Amino acid sequence: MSGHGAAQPMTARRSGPLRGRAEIPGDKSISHRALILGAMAVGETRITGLLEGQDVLDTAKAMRAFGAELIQHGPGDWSVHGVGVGGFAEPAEVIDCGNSGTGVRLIMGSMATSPITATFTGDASLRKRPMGRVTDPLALFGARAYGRKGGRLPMTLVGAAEPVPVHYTVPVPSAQVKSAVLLAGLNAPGQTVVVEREATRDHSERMLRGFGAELTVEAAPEGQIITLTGQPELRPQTVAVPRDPSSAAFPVCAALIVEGSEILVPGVSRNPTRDGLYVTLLEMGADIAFENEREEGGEPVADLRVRASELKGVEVPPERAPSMIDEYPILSVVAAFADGTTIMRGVKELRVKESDRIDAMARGLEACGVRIEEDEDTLVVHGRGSVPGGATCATHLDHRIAMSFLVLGMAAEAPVAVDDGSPIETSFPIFMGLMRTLGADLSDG
Ligand SMILES: O=C(O)C1=C[C@@H](OP(=O)(O)O)[C@@H](O)[C@H](O)C1
Ligand SMILES: C=C(OP(=O)(O)O)C(=O)O
Repeated sequence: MSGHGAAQPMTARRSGPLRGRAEIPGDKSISHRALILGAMAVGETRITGLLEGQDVLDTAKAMRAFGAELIQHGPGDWSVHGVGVGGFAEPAEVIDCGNSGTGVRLIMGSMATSPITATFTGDASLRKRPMGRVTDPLALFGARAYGRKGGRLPMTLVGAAEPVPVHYTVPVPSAQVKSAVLLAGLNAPGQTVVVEREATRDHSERMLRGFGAELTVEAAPEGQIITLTGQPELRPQTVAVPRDPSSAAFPVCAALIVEGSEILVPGVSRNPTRDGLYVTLLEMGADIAFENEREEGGEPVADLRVRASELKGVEVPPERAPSMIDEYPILSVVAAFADGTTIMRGVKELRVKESDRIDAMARGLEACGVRIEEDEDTLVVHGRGSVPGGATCATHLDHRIAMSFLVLGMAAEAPVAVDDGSPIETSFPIFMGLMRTLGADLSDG
């Protein structure tokens, strides 16, 4: 769990050129899914490259509470002995998902169609986030949720004893909602159909097929139609988790704005449902070469060679948001160092992440001397090629806000501090060490 210990202030100072190789840990989204599907398969799933960030460790603990056996053989190397679809045991303890929206929402989906009851909670950030977006569709399967006002954690979910399959159109672009419905559909007889108006990350679909579920995706005028046949016997798999493009974004963006930098970031996913940041950076004039394109762990990947670049402001279209939803905080930092205005539209989902990310970035950027404008669904950053810095930014238990402002400090004129860097542990535990080996001037305190 994060957010329960003492706050850890951290400071970034203007850094020399960043140089070297940045080996990024495993993808967080894929790591959660590998543990959950491993727990729902019959037999041993072997996972390599698992992200051992706190979010994923909390999901591992939850899978044990539901009866799966998990063994860690070495760093990132895990076995999950699953109990089969419908085989979850009733947990004897409250499931604490820490800081992780993905963890809690996917786990709720995975248990909602079993005749068991579980109570979920999380840290102060997760307890503010809306759960109705998953418990509404889970109710259609026959599950019942009892939570705090506004559908907040702590919340008890009573799984459906006689689940029925569901036809559901996801009302907000959300891979978590889509995935929760698909995972619930696993233990409902017949076909569960999810309609997605805007495509979101497709790791669940890829992995469900990999584990042997029957799943089809069809393009239709109303969006994509995903059809899952319920009650399969999932076959255990060997999952090689690819590196996380959302974590890679931090060294990549740091190298773009710290003068004289050149780094190599191997094996970054080029999955089109995750690569919106990279498309945007190229439009801004970023010098990024995609070398050695290949497939790893079922995902298209490339080695990224990134050199410091003169960047210009751009308009990021709303339809790109799902493919870069977690990357807007770091993009807004890069935009502050670009020449001209960057307009990010269609970003209101950022308001319900670990923090209200539009507000957190807007306040911190202003404190660092950057002019911004915002409304409910838009963030505008007026870039002037350089940033004064010299502020302490509040991170609100949000790892991406913490890392974004530390990257800003590496290129700003005066040092930039964050009030609490401890949430970085949730998704990118080696961030500080890795950035230092590249040449970043980062200190604790
Ligand atoms: O499915 C996932 O693994 C995720 C989906 C996204 O959330 P939403 O589904 O809320 O957009 C993203 O922000 C999160 O970091 C991971
Ligand atoms: C939004 C994020 O994660 P989650 O929703 O899983 O807490 C994120 O990692 O940026």
